[in-house]
Amino acid sequence: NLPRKDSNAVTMGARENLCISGNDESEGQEAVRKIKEETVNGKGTILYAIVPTFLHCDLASMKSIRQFVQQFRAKNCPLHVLVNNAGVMLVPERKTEDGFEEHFGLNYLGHFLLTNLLLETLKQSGTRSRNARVITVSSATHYVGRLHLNDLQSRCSYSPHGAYAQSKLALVLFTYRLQHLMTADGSHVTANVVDPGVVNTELYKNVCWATKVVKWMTAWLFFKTPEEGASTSIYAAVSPELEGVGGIYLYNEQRTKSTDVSYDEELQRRLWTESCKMTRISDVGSRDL
Ligand SMILES: NC(=O)c1ccc[n+]([C@@H]2O[C@H](COP(=O)([O-])OP(=O)(O)OC[C@H]3O[C@@H](n4cnc5c(N)ncnc54)[C@H](O)[C@@H]3O)[C@@H](O)[C@H]2O)c1
Repeated sequence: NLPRKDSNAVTMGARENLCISGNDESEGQEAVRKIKEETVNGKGTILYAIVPTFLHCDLASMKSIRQFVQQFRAKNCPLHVLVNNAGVMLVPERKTEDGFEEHFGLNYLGHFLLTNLLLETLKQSGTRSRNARVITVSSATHYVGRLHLNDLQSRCSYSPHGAYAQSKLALVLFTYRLQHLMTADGSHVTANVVDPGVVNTELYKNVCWATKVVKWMTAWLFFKTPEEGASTSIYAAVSPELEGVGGIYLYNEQRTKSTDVSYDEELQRRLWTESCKMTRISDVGSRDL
């Protein structure tokens, strides 16, 4: 539910900027067009003071992530909510531009680097009464995930399911570590992780044909629509109940327990340190080693 603004408020400058980013320019511009359409009525009156823009960012490329952050920072906008949503599932064994296994590199390391590069902006934007929020989209698949700290790139043995599950478990560990660091730092930034449920989207384009047939026949019954799938992320991003609340896993807008191993603080710390090395950033958490 977007806050409805009257047109005076809009002309007075009470606008919220919404930056949509992704590696698919046409998909992003289409999202911008739809949001503009929904925020303006038939007479051209602005109903919601949202200004959407699209900025290119390929999460499978550290160079692209760095360029995106530079462009974003150049706008001099505050950043109150960052939603780490992008993902791929069950892709064949292949590497990102930087040589990382694609699930781990894109789903996890891409968001790890993006969040870290935006951390100063988030810290500057959050206040005691309005914390900046980092929302990261994981999956119930993380419950079957195993983190192979000695083989994060799945070089020893590759399975698309295993690689996807590992990337989603890494995102949960990352969120809890980030919250720990933000609390230790006294920053007004919270980090939460979300499971959207089973949603009828393009994510399933790499599943086998038999699964595609089953999905096609049962999606109307068992799958959420993309709008329903987005609801927990939106809840985490804007709900007043979650003001100042961080380090939780949410499913169906409810606080839920993630897998036991995700609460292992030593594992969270080791993954963070390893991720800093892989993305070549300084380890903000190294002080409490
Ligand atoms: N659909 C489900 O049932 C389900 C279940 C659990 C978790 N999830 C998670 O929800 C999130 C959204 O997935 P979805 O279901 O909407 O799938 P989707 O395929 O419709 O959306 C994935 C998005 O990621 C973007 N993306 C892919 N590669 C990218 C790259 N290199 N750089 C930048 N952006 C890139 C795509 O453009 C797309 O917008 C994912 O993280 C996924 O793992 C989905």
